[in-house]
Amino acid sequence: MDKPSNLLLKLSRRLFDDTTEQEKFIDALIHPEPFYPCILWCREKRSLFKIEPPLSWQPYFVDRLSFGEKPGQHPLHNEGYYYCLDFSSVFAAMSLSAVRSPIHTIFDMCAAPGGKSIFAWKALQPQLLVCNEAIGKRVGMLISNLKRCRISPTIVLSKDSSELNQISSSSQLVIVDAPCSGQSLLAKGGKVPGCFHPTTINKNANRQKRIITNSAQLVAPKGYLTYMTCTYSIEENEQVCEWFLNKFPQFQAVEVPELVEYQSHHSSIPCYRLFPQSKLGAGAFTVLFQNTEMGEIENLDVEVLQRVGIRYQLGDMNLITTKDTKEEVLESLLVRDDF
Ligand SMILES: C[S@@+](CC[C@H](N)C(=O)[O-])C[C@H]1O[C@@H](n2cnc3c(N)ncnc32)[C@H](O)[C@@H]1O
Repeated sequence: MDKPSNLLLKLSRRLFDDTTEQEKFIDALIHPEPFYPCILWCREKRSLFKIEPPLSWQPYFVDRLSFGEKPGQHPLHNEGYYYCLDFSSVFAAMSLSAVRSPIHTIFDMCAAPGGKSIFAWKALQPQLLVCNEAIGKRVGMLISNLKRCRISPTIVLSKDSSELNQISSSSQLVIVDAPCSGQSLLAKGGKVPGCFHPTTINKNANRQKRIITNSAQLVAPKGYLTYMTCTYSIEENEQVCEWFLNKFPQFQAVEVPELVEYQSHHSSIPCYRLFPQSKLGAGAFTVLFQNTEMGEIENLDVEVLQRVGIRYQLGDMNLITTKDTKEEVLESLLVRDDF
């Protein structure tokens, strides 16, 4: 792309008051440049690659690698030592750094290929991770990644979010990494026809509202819901959050201290954006909500999951109990303190 479309110009003016920032944003999309490769260590870290200095908020289990490193080709990749993901995904998943309760069950509503699930599993060490992927043909790669990285105990489902209402409000964390118009793919050199068109954006925003509504039903009392996208449009990000808080007043947005410098200027609620001109990643939006309702946490009944239709299961399901036994607060779990 050599010239920005009128729709892209319009979006840049809505996103940034400052003309220099508008130009930098447009330039990042029409002249994409590579971002550092990034890996998430699922097992103990090894010195295999040349790495870039970590950012202050970068989790200890994430490395940004120098240009030229090809982690996907190393034999330890096949052995599941690490998972390759975009740094934008790390940014989005950092909303989990503000999760303060012990987490028994994590439910990832839009899980394939698995990056946020694996991040959450590593960061929060739940007793059960349930990964759902609505699109059948994407389930294979999700299972293959979970298997390769030995993420356990895990259950994989493949249902539309509307079919999960038999499951009680039993997850302390629900992740909604929503399908979106995918505008940030342009910053990675991809082609996404129509991604700035209002029809595309509205269609996605409506789907996001439907998915987040169905997901809210699964959140346990005092539990969390994180919402994220890899797109820039305000309708799919801040406006979905504002709509959600209006519809579900029992939820409140939680501040994420690690991301405070990335606060979105398009909402007064704490929500965070990474833009491609930062050179860190193609772009992401993230927010963390907490359910303020009190009450008993219902058991996530594995038999209900079986009725829904388990596609894959790894690990000892006997480990799954109703009671939270972890006393410790997960303070500073994510951010390394050794540099
Ligand atoms: C942004 S991607 C998720 C990426 C994943 N969380 C990760 O970190 O690897 C969004 C996912 O939502 C799925 N999806 C598409 N339509 C959906 C729907 N109606 N309900 C739920 N998920 C849907 C897509 O197939 C895609 O896998």
